[in-house]
Amino acid sequence: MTKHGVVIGPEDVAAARHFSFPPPRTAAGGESCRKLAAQVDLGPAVVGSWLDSMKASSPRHRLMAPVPGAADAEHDDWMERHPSALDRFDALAAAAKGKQVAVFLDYDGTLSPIVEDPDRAVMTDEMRDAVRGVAARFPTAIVSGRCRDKVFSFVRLAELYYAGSHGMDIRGPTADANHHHGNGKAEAEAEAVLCQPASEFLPVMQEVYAALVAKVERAIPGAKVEDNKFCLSVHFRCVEEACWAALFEQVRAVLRDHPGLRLTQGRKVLEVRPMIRWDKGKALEFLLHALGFAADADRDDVFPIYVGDDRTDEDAFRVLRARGHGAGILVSRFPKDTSASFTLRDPAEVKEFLRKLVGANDDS
Ligand SMILES: O=P(O)(O)OC[C@H]1O[C@H](O[C@H]2O[C@H](CO)[C@@H](O)[C@H](O)[C@H]2O)[C@H](O)[C@@H](O)[C@@H]1O
Repeated sequence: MTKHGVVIGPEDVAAARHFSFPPPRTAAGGESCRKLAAQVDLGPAVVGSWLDSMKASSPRHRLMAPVPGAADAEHDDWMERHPSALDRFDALAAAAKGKQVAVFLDYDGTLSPIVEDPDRAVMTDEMRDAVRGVAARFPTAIVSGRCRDKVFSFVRLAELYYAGSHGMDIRGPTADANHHHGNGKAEAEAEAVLCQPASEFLPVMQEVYAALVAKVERAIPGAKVEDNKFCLSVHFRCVEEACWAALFEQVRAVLRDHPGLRLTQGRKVLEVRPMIRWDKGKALEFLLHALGFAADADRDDVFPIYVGDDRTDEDAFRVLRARGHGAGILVSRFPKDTSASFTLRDPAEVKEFLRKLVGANDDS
């Protein structure tokens, strides 16, 4: 059994739901949100800082520069510190030469563009081909906040490793499991699960999911609660900004009864997670270990490449930075604080990068 707040290492190893989306927006949304907000009493400073952060998440447009040209200068400076992985591809390939490359890919915003309806964030066939090509040459994993089954239903490549629920549900390639039938298949499936450090939280996550659907999804127009098994996503991309404070406060009100859970934030989404020391960085270390590339910082014959677009991917970028080898690649066209070394602008550039990786391997 795992315990709250305990570091869980590899030695502790032990369905997506579908919704109608988006719910109709009502003209009375703002008024009902104010009433909801009045029912919970949070300090204005707490709400204010979360709201600022919610507003800053997932900018669609470059913010207006206070001084003409300042935004360009800021962007140029950022690009100098985090150059394009395409522009620097040759240097990157030279650094990886002779080493075992392993590839880790986030899903939303990395392999598929951000869209309003999370159930429609499909991956193109071209991107699937690019990922398939990479996986045929290097150990490859998808590391996602999504529940593992859901992300698998989008990617549909059995030869990959999948780390769903922000790394709290890790499974190895299932190509062999698919050849089993009956009980043998169930056993093979069970064997393929490598790590579920938050399994004891499953009942509480289901309870909180039901509460969030009742108090947030049904109460706030446009809100959507997604069951990601070991974590829950409360989407506010389709919620009017006037209702964001009410949404946040309702989420906090639900969490007040569950001190073992914590709240984090992604792109126009609040995420409820078990309070354990496990994140995409730990998942990356676990996978490196499972692949036989011990997560030993001295080991420099392995070259992990991690590509992601979200705050949650920063934990993995930090692991790579601390190891001092490999490459963290942030997908963003806007300057952001990041521990990644390189950048790519969008999923189209990610696809180009993956294809180049395949080409470079075949040429060498
Ligand atoms: O770790 P990831 O694979 O990037 O998953 C993080 C969250 O991604 C999804 O939400 C985001 O993408 C949606 C579809 O483009 C978008 O509508 C939403 O606003 C984004 O936050 C997913 O739905 C979440 O469950 C994941 O946690």
